[in-house]
Amino acid sequence: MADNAANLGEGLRIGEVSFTPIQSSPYIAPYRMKFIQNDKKRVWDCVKAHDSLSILLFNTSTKELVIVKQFRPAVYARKLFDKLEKEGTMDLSKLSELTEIKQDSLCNSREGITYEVCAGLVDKNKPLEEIAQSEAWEECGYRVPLENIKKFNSYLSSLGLSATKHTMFYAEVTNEMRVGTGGGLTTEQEEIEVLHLSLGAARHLLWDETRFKSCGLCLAITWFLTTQDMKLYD
Ligand SMILES: O=c1ccn([C@@H]2O[C@H](COP(=O)(O)OP(=O)(O)O[C@H]3O[C@H](CO)[C@@H](O)[C@H](O)[C@H]3O)[C@@H](O)[C@H]2O)c(=O)[nH]1
Ligand SMILES: [Mg+2]
Repeated sequence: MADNAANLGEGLRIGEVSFTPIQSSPYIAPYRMKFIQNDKKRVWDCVKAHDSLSILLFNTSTKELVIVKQFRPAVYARKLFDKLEKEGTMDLSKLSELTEIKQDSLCNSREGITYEVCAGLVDKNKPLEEIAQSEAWEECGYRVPLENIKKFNSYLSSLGLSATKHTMFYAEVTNEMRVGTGGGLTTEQEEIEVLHLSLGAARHLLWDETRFKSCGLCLAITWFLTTQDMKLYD
């Protein structure tokens, strides 16, 4: 891979971290479901969240998979919580009291960096293929014709928490279709790095525990290597 574990997060500065309870959010709504299961009363705490989709791009000009790397607050926060719990400076019930965390108690920003398939929320009333097409442009800089975009799987994720539906798309692209830099929407403060992975690097990334990756990325790479790779080289 072009990047290496040692320079992960270089140039990324995370500071002034604080936590507050959520009053209302355009992204999630926590709720409690009460029900009777086989005559027993049960209660389960859940989160209503948007469905999502991802689009795995394969550049046939360079024979590389195109994926994204970005800072994920929840990934960083879980590392920070682990650290504060170990230091005895926090217990989970007091999360909303963590209004300010000293800069020297913070984790290295690399602890929040993830590798993922180009992905987005389904928060617009548009065909999924069109949302996938927009994400490929905004995040990776590829103008992908709609007819290249093929659905290959879907699943429910975070089953114990939200059961949001994730739909997976695949598209073959060429160098000529890369007419932008990607990087995400500045209006949404996205800062996304585009990575072009050789198939060897993709195979290696699957089992590299020094990098945080989504399950969706592992599934998409595995799908590609077991179903598409052979077709392309036959
Ligand atoms: O609390 C939030 C949540 C979202 N955003 C904004 O909303 C954008 C959402 O970006 P989008 O690319 O549409 O979604 P992703 O964050 O990439 O999430 C996708 O990728 C994740 C990892 O695969 C999946 O978990 C998600 O379900 C899937 O939608 C973010 O960049 C932010 O700009 C915020 O500012 N605050
Ligand atoms: Mg995204």
